[in-house]
Amino acid sequence: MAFQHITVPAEGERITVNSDYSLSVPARPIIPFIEGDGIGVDITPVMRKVVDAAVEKAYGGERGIAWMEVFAGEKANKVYGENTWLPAETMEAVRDFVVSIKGPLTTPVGGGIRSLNVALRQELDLYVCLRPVRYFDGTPSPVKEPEKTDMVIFRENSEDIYAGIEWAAGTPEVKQVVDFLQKQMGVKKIRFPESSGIGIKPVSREGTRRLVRKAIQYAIDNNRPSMTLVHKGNIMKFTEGAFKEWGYELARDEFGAQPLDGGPWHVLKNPKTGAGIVVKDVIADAFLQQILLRPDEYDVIATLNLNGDYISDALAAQVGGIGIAPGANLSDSVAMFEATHGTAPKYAGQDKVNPGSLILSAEMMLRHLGWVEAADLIVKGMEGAIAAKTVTYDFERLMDGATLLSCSQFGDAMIGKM
Ligand SMILES: NC(=O)C1=CN([C@@H]2O[C@H](COP(=O)(O)OP(=O)(O)OC[C@H]3O[C@@H](n4cnc5c(N)ncnc54)[C@H](OP(=O)(O)O)[C@@H]3O)[C@@H](O)[C@H]2O)C=CC1
Ligand SMILES: O=C(O)CCC(=O)C(=O)O
Ligand SMILES: [Mg+2]
Repeated sequence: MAFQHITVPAEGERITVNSDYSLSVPARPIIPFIEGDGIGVDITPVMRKVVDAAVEKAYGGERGIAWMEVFAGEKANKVYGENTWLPAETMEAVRDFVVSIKGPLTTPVGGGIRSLNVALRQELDLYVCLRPVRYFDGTPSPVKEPEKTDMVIFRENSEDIYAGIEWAAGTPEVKQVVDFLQKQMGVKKIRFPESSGIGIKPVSREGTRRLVRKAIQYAIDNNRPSMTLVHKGNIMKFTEGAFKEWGYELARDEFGAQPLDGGPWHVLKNPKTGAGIVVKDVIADAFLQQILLRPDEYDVIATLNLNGDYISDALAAQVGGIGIAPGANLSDSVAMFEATHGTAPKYAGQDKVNPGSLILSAEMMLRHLGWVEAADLIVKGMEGAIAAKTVTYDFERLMDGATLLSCSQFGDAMIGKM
């Protein structure tokens, strides 16, 4: 494969996908990485160093990652020339090499380019945004019992208001849309039709079913007691409300769920353990107060794209903040790992921020490859560094008697605790 600016490491090999979607992982898999904008320059090298150390310690040179830099965002503009934000060969590489990891990418508010993060997810059809939220002992938290927060978010990653179907106020296009809605669809409720922007929220049965299927399967595989559909279906009946109905329908159709006490909640039997898994739903605003008051009642969460975005940061805050909030974007075959947080531009290039989110995203990636020993070492390193109170600014400012470390020093502290 001839790339213009991507150098394929000679010593590495490609990961391949088998017909049952399992992976064949060579001893030196080539992993594409996007450095990321803003703090990407700080956290990405630290992530690579910690991962390399964990792999070396676990497998003593028998395995190793062949990192391959691919470009997106501001760095792509530097490498490929102005106004190249997501080069075609970057898309090709992350698709063909199957498993990749990325730093955060900037999206301007209002005008300017649309989100490159969303574009990557949509174009690769990475329809699951998987964001586990767990507590590490000793992490400063604003809640009294942070250890009770242990949830895994399945955020729909390909539809909803995130599809980017919108028209700006005052344009001929929005006038056409408003005219269509008023004249052909009989819509009378646009309060200020002359000065409205309009956005469209597609939510499908197919998209809902494939997400909820993954969430229930995760609950089965990980012996979790419940799966909750979080929605705003009382207001947005045919999108969020339909998501709830289609979610229950999928649980019945494919997992044999039965209504519990006449419904709407259901229960299904975990085929691996025989235990019951409750399938329930909650309206999103109520959910946001209950996760603070009774977090232990929630476990696996399936929700639409925008709700999932808000819930990710809110839940991350309960267990210490988005400095240690990892994630993965998944299709049935391709996987791209990334932190929950963004580019935190005010800290860019200062070697200051917490690299924990990206490192824990890499921990998920190692587990995805089946390299559990190396993944376990990363968790051990994180637990050890936090327990020793050797932490970055975000934790240090909330911890008594902590030692303030830079981003790179925190990576070294983790390696020291493996
Ligand atoms: N997937 C992606 O690539 C994402 C990209 N973005 C993009 O990032 C840009 C900035 O977004 P913004 O809304 O400011 O959100 P950010 O997540 O970038 O930052 C918000 C705040 O979170 C804290 N924070 C973020 N990362 C870390 C870290 N690694 N360690 C410690 N604290 C951290 C900081 O808090 P404090 O000020 O308290 O220190 C920071 O000011 C936007 O262009 C946005 O579109 C946003 C989210 C995801
Ligand atoms: O794409 C962006 O800039 C923001 C995305 C985001 O906030 C998220 O995925 O959590
Ligand atoms: Mg977000």
